[in-house]
Order: sequence, then C-alpha cells, then structure tokens
Amino acid sequence: MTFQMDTVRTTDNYLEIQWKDDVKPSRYPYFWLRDHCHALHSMNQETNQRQVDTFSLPVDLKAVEAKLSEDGSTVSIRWEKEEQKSIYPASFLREMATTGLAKSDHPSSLWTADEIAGHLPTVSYDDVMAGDEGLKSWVELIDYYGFAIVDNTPATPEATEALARRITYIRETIFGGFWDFTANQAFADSAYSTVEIGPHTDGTYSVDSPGYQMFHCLEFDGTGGESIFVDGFRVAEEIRTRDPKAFDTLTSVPVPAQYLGDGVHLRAEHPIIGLGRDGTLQQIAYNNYDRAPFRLEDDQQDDFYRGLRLFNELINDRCFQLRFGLRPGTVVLFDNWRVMHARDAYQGHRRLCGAYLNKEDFLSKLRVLRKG
Ligand SMILES: C[N+](C)(C)CCCC[C@H](N)C(=O)O
Ligand SMILES: O=C(O)CCC(=O)C(=O)O
Repeated sequence: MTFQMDTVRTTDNYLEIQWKDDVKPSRYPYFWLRDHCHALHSMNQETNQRQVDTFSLPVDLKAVEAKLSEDGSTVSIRWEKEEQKSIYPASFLREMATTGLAKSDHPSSLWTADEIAGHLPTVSYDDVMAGDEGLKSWVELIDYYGFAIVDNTPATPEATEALARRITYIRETIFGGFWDFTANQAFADSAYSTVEIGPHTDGTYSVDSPGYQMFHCLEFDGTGGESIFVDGFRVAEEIRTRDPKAFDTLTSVPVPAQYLGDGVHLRAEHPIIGLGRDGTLQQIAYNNYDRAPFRLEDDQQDDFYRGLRLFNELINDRCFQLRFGLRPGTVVLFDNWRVMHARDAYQGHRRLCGAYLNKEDFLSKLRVLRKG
C-alpha cells in the first residue's frame, strides 16, 4: 500500500507531514530525522546501515526547508549549517509516523484439540520444495497456528533436512545439528528412551530456547508412542481469564532450568509464561523434568506451586491435547516457544529425525517471504 503525502512543512522543532488519507499530521523531530537520513552520505545503500555520525550532529539542528518530490515519493530537507540535503522515502516516514515500538504483528489462531483436530494445517512436501509460494504457505501456517504438517515427505533424513533448510540454517545444540535418533540413551535425556514424556517445551535451560522444532518419524515398529501437542498460548489465555493471580505468578517468577550431563551444565531462567514488551504472549518455557532447584519465600513458594498445578492440570487436560501418531512421510514443524509437545511411552523400535531452528531466523524468513 502506498501512502500519499499531501503537504510538508517545517516548524521550529519538527517536520510536519499531512497525509492524503489521514486527518492528523505526522510530526518528526529534527534530530531524529537527521539521524535517520536515507541519503547516500548518511546511509550505506548496500548494507542498509547508518553511516552518519549520530554523535557529531548538532543537538539543536534545525531544518530550513522541506520539499516534496514531484511524484510525492520522497521528502528532501535542507538543514541549517549543512550543505548536504537529507532524503526520506514516503514509505519510511509513514512507517515511522507513530511513536512506540511496532506492535507484534502476529495474528494467530489459538486452539483446543477439538478446534484444530478436524483441519490440521498441512502443506505438501513437493509444494514446499518447489518454490517460495509453497514455502510461504508453510511458514504462514506455522506462524498462525503454532505448527504445520508437511505430508508426503520422503521418509529419509536427507529429505527432512532439506525441508528444514528451506526455511533457514539448522540450530546447533548439545544434541548436534540435524538429529536422527532412537531410544539409544545417546544423551542424558528421556527423549532417548521409550518412557512417557509429558507436555513440555525444549531448551528451558537455554538462554535462547530453540524457536522451532521439527519431527519426522522415519521408522516405527511397535506400540504406543503417540505424539501430543498443546497450544501453550491457548492454555495461558485460559489461565489469564480463569485465575489472574496464577497468571501473574506464572508470568513473573523466573524459573531456573538446567541440563546436567553429557559434560555440560546448561542453565537459564524463564517465566513459564513469558510476555513481550506490549504484554502479549511471547514464550512458553515449561519442562518440569528440567526445572532446577530454587527457593522462594514461603508465601511466594505456595503461590508458585499453585500456579504450576493449574498449568500442569490444563496442559494434561485432553481438551487441550492434540494427539496423533507421527508416521513416516509426515513431518511436523512447531513453534517451541508456543506449542508444547509430549509423547506416550512406547514399546518396540522408533526412529525420529528432525532439527531445531532459531526463532529469529524463522521470523526473518517470514518477513522476507512476505515482502515477496
Ligand atoms: C534433540 N532431541 C530433540 C532429539 C532431544 C532433545 C531433548 C530435549 C530436552 N528434553 C528438552 O526439553 O530440552
Ligand atoms: O520422541 C518424541 O516424540 C519427542 C521426544 C521429545 O520430547 C524431545 O525430543 O524433546
């Protein structure tokens, strides 16, 4: 969408722009403007990096003239005490018309098992691999629902890894990069066994928990082992509504987690329900197995266990548990900052491969694909 500027004018302290579609004018302080100049002398056009020296600019600098280009696409500014003019694209000025950091632009559909079971967000392997249109469909579904399935994926680690790399590079962790595992006790973690694992997110012991996780079951010859996925944001909103006190506890207590074994001692703290700067849900970080010992004052300790019990009760309530068996050919990629995963105990042989992706890299790809 292009926004047309109607008039521009300089006042004592700011540039004022009247947009054709807006009733009130936008105002830009002069120092901020000069600091964000898009002209060659102030911004590196290849790297999009600032190259004006912010700290040598006169604090009280003033504009003496503002001019709109013929086609209305840019504004040029002439400054007091400076030869060079500054240039600003209309799109940039429109984007910066309001103060405050951009609201998280993540419309999403929170779900209970019944609400999602009948229509799991699904794309085909061939579409994702064929081009950006299929890839964009996949990442948009994950951003909206917190997970998406890729069906008809060749049941090989190679095809699975290629799928992950369609989005971005793979996140290395103590488990390696792309992993392919069975119940072989390869690491000091229950994933490498056949036991039941309750709903959790991975990497609570990591300062930057893996943003996304991919699973592809390559071989299964046994019983049990059904997978479970829970929309942690839906559970969080349930708690926010049902029990504000518990919500306050779960969003404010930094819970330490640790990975002790395999020659490492990883440790990090996260509130179980993490909020962004604008109070929106940002990250669920929950793994009761990896929660490290910590003490709170007695009354706070009681509140914490009370909140934890409510959280645990809801994530284990079948109404929030989407259950299905991972089978060869069906890949699931889910948001590990939102969707918890779990596994029933199983008997027999089960081979799973997959990978972690960083939150920032997935969102970067989403932005790039949206720009087209
Ligand atoms: C790497 N692979 C996904 C196979 C296993 C990772 C184990 C993750 C651990 N249970 C946690 O909650 O962080
Ligand atoms: O085996 C599974 O289905 C998942 C194991 C698990 O929870 C994990 O790898 O984090």
